[in-house]
Amino acid sequence: MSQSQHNVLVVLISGNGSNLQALIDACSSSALPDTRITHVISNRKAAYGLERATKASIPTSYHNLVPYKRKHPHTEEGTAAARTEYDASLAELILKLEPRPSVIVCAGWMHILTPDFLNPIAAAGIKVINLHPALPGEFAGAGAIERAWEAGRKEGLKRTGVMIHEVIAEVDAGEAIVTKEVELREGESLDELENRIHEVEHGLIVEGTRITLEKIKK
Ligand SMILES: Nc1nc2c(c(=O)[nH]1)N[C@@H](CN(C=O)c1ccc(C(=O)N[C@@H](CCC(=O)O)C(=O)O)cc1)CN2
Ligand SMILES: NCC(=O)N[C@@H]1O[C@H](COP(=O)([O-])[O-])[C@@H](O)[C@H]1O
Repeated sequence: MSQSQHNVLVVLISGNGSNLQALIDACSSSALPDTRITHVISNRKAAYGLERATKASIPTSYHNLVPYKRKHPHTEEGTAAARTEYDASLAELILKLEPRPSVIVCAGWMHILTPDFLNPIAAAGIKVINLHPALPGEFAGAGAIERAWEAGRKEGLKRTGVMIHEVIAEVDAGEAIVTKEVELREGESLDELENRIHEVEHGLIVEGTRITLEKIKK
């Protein structure tokens, strides 16, 4: 199959990149056939996921918010202006890539994307999906695993979960593509729960990406 016939992904990361690794591995297997990751972007320089991408010969970019914040006063308006410029610049970076991606996967991407990113990307017909370690309508935002663990200990919550969802302006509120429940176990440590959830994530991010690619082809 020629390169131009492949499904093209761009992956956004901020950290270890274990979910990126799951996608890299899946592209080399029947799990994500005819699919390749053409670029990995991190908002954190020290993200180990950048090393994972380089080891897999995938081009990377480091796109950091600080230089944009330095150009504006440290006020609410200044921060908003910096985020607008940062997000617009991120969209520009992706839209210049050749070939363009059909899907952008947020895989531990710890930056809230504004319409200054989402609108130009949607206008180009590119889907944005996100991995979130919670079920629809629960524990939106950062720190979801710990918040679910606390709810298990203090409120008797019996289960949490993982979802892959479409990214909209409202954080973690986009339509769920695929979800999987994860039981909460009495007396389990946060680390043990995190490890079980990460295992679920590594499978679900591949399944959610595959489903999204299949939807685009229909
Ligand atoms: N517009 C959207 N942007 C993002 C979504 C989304 O659904 N809509 N999902 C997130 C990922 N995410 C949870 O899944 C998430 C990541 C980060 C944060 C957050 O509070 N970030 C802070 C900065 C935190 C940091 O830098 O350590 C922020 O952006 O101010 C909330 C939710 C990806 N983006
Ligand atoms: N709100 C999004 C969120 O909290 N994502 C979390 O970031 C981690 C990234 O791990 P990784 O860098 O090893 O893929 C994931 O495990 C996921 O729980």
